[in-house]
Parts: sequence; C-alpha cells; structure tokens
Amino acid sequence: MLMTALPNLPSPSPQRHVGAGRGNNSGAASSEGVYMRDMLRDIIAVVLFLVGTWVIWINRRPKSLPPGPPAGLMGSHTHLIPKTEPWKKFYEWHQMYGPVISFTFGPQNVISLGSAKAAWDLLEKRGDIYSSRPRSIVAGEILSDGNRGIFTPYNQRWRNWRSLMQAGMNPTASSAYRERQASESAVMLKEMLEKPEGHKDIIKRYATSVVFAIAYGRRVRSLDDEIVVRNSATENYAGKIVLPGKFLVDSWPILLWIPKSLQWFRWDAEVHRKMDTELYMDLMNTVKSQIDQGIAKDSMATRALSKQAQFGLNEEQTAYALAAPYAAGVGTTTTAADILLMAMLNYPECMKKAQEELDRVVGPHRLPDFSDEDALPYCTACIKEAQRWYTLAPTGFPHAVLQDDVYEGMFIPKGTTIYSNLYAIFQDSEMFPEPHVYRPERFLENDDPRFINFTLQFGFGRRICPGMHVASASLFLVFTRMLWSFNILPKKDELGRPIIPDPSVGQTQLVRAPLPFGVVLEPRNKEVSEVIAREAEAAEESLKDWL
Ligand code: HEM
Repeated sequence: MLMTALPNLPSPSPQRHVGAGRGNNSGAASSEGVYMRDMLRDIIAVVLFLVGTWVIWINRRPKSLPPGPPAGLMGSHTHLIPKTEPWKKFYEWHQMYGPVISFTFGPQNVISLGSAKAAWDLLEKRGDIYSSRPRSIVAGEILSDGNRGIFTPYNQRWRNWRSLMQAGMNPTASSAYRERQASESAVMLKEMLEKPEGHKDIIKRYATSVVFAIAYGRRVRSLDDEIVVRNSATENYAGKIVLPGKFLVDSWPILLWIPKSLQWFRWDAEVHRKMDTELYMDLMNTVKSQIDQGIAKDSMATRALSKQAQFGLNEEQTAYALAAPYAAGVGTTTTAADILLMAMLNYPECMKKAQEELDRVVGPHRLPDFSDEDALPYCTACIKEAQRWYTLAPTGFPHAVLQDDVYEGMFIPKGTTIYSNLYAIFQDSEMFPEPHVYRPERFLENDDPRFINFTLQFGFGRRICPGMHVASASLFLVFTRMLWSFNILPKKDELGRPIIPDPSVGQTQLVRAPLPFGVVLEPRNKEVSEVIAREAEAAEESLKDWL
C-alpha cells in the first residue's frame, strides 16, 4: 500500500548494478541487485512517510488555537527562542501573527498577549481562571518548597501568603511608610552629595532600608550589613535559576523519575534552600525577640506573628513570606530609578521641564514631598513614561490558566503558560504613538483612566504587584528629590564627548536592566547643599532609634 501511494523511484542504470560484469553469477547478482534496490526504496519510503507524519503531527494545531510560527522538527519552538531577550522574538511574532499568539517551549504550550486589551480581558476580567503560575520545579518546588508565593499556583496556600502581602502593602498600609521613605531619601541625597559616583549603591541602600522597615521594622545603614550580604546571595541565585530554559526538568518533569540522588538539578538548589531557610528564620526570630523585649517596631513581621493563625501560615511559611518584599522590591526599585536616569541623559529637555515644574511648585528652600504630588503632573508623567519606555519586566511574570477557555474564537487549553508581553504592549503604536520615543506628555494628553492610574508595568489581575504603592512612592521621592538637587549629566569620554547610555540594549536576570553607565550629579545651586544637610540631619534624628 505504501509503495503504491508513492511515486516510483528512478531505476539505477544497469552498469551500476552490484556485481555487474562478474562472469556466471551476473544473473543472480542482478536479481539480488534488484531486490536490494526495491528494499532500499521501501526503506526510504517508510522513512519519508514517518518523517512526514511526524512533521504533520507535531505541527498539528487545533484550528482554533491562537496563530503562531511553525514548529521545528521536534515539534517545539524552543530552538527559535533566543536565550537572551526572548521577548524581542515574541514581539516579532506578534507583528506577524497578531496580539494573541501561541507557541511551545519544550512540551509546554505558551500564549503571549501582546496588547493591553487582551491582557486586561483575560488576566483581569477572567482572573478566576488566569491567576495561577506555571509549574516551577527547581525554583518553586526544590529551592522554595512551595514557600515563595511568587511561584505558587493559585491555591489556598497562595491566598494565605497574598493576604499577608495585602495587609502589609495595601494603599493604607503603604502610606504609613511614607515618613520612612522621606527620611531615608533625605539621607540618600546627603550620601550622593558626599559620594556622587556611588549613586547606584546609594539608591540600592535606600530601597533596601525601606523594604527591611516594611518587612521587619529594621533599618539598613550599609549594603555591607551581614543581612544584606546574605539576602543578596540568596536572591542572586534565585534570579539566575528562574530564567526560562535554565533547567531541562522544568520543561521535562519526567526527569523527576530518575533516582533522587542522581537528579543533578537538585544539588545546588537544596544547599541554597537550607541557607535561605536559616536566613529567613533568623530574620523572623530577631523580630520575635524584639517583641519579647517590647522594642519591636510595627512591621509585616509583627502583624504576621500576632495573627499567624488568621493568615493560616506556619513558621517557615511566615518566614519566607516576610522575605518577599526584599526579593521582589529592591532590584525592581533600583533598576526603575536607573531607567529614569537613563531617560534624563537621553532626553535632557524633559529633565529641564521637570526641574522647571519643581522650581515653580517647591521652590529653593525645601525638598519636594508627597504633599506636592498632585501639583507635579509632569514629574509624575516622567516616571510613568520611563517605566513604559524601558520595561523592566518585558514578559511580565508568567501566569497559567486553570481550565480550557475560548477568547475571540481562539482556543486556550488548560495549563497553558500565559506571558503578558509588556515589551510588545508598550510598543503598541496605537496606544503609544512613536513608542520608542520617551515622551512624558503622552500621559498628560490622555484622560483615559488607565493612563491616569497607570499600572500596566505592575502586571495584572489577582497577581498584580502587591508592592506597587510602595514602589511608586519610592520612585516619586527618589526622582523628584534627585532632580530638585542635581542636574543629571552624562560622563564624557577621553575626547570630551558625552557618553549617552543606549536604551536598545540591556542585561536580564529576573528583571531587565540598562547596561552599567555613569552619571555626573551636579548640584543645581549653592542652597541645595544647605537644604540637604538640614533635612538629612532631621531625618537621622527621626531614624535614630531604629535598630
Ligand atoms: C518599579 C518597581 C516594581 C515593578 C515594575 C514591579 C513589577 C511586578 C510585576 C510585573 C509582577 C508580576 C505581576 C503578575 O504576575 O501579573 C510583580 C509581582 C510582585 N511584586 Fe512587584 N514590582 C515592583 C516593585 C515591587 C516592590 C517594591 C515590592 C515589595 C516591596 C514588590 C513585590 C512583589 C511581589 C511580592 C510580587 C508577587 C505577586 C504574586 O505572585 O502574587 N514589587 N511585580
């Protein structure tokens, strides 16, 4: 049957028969040759049939699945996805196939949402089924034993964890940290005056101290503090292992069937799990002993420990939950501030406009404060636009869908990984004309509530960043106070030419960050140093009894 279905292969020429011209055996040899030739033809036909069937099978795409690129021979798109900046490839596919595309990563179905509308429609309006996370074997299970909520599927354990995050960082709780943010940012400016070249670490110390105050009610005076060093080591490791494709077992869970002692992907992760648990328990136990001594400051830890049963978290789960603000809040805030500086170097005219606004509203005798926020719309627009212009979470953080669904006629199978492709969303020229240009005015010209209350950079639905109020408040103070104090200027090369950082490149671990660049912080006038010295002194006074 197979043979008849295939066109006849051309006969080889008689001169080339095996054994041709070898005396008496030539007849037998020639029939043997014919036999061999037919067999070869059968084998080739079978191979072609199998390969053809395989290719058709692996490229089978239920008609209604979202469109996407053709798969490779192994049925996957993995080989098409670059290891660095994969969202750029997804963006290309969005331009070819539309705002909702599907592809596979290993055996895993993936759907990427490249428009805000699709992300809102699915991740927010249908949040009851789109709020889970894809299975994360190494980072979520082996390293974290299900204790890091950011990797946890949408279940009761996540809800308990999330209720502690909400209690600690909802808008009302977040406003209680503002005084702390104001004091630490005044100290930050003083440190910048003294050591302008260290501005990046200075911002990092600020962000670290803020999240430690929120989580544990303690202050961080230096990045050399032992708890910071231990936390950084932990987060560096976690940041590295969440990169897609880092571990085969995350795509091929069947590898969990090999004997545990041979599972090489466990070895490092288990060592780190022990270290992390020790660190997080130490941090929580310090607060317990402060509570016993009556010297604990209000924090997520005091709240969690006094209502542990209400939150439904055991000791270890509580300790891990309290570590989340550091894990998710330092790198993000520091990078977002770095992006703002990069924007100012690329668009000095925007810096001038923002400074004019600050001079008009705040004047020269005090630092900007939260009470100025409503009167500083251009500065606020600069912050939103920086987060759009250079997104630090280009594919968002992946969600997973809990049941089969249909969206605009497209089938979305249960268990699919869903990327909210913020890179593609922010490049949507209908929503953001000339998307590559940094233009804060776009946020002032648009009265759409989604522009006024812009939260796309913080993700979607029930998983939306719980730290967004803390982050926005920090960015407001860091940006306005830095611009009020300093002209942000580029460094120069040996020929005196300004070195402007290139926004089209970056480096990615858990977040995407600009490549390192230098800035010159030039105090704007003589009074700046006096005001900073005065406000920093008052800040130190208010912080003096913080451990
Ligand atoms: C500019 C700064 C920040 C940005 C752009 C940002 C962005 C994000 C994004 C995109 C997500 C994923 C949301 C989703 O799954 O749809 C997320 C999750 C999260 N963020 Fe942030 N974030 C920032 C700062 C912070 C801060 C300061 C904290 C804490 C103090 C924080 C804590 C968290 C946590 C705990 C999650 C996990 C939520 C969950 O899985 O339920 N983030 N963030």
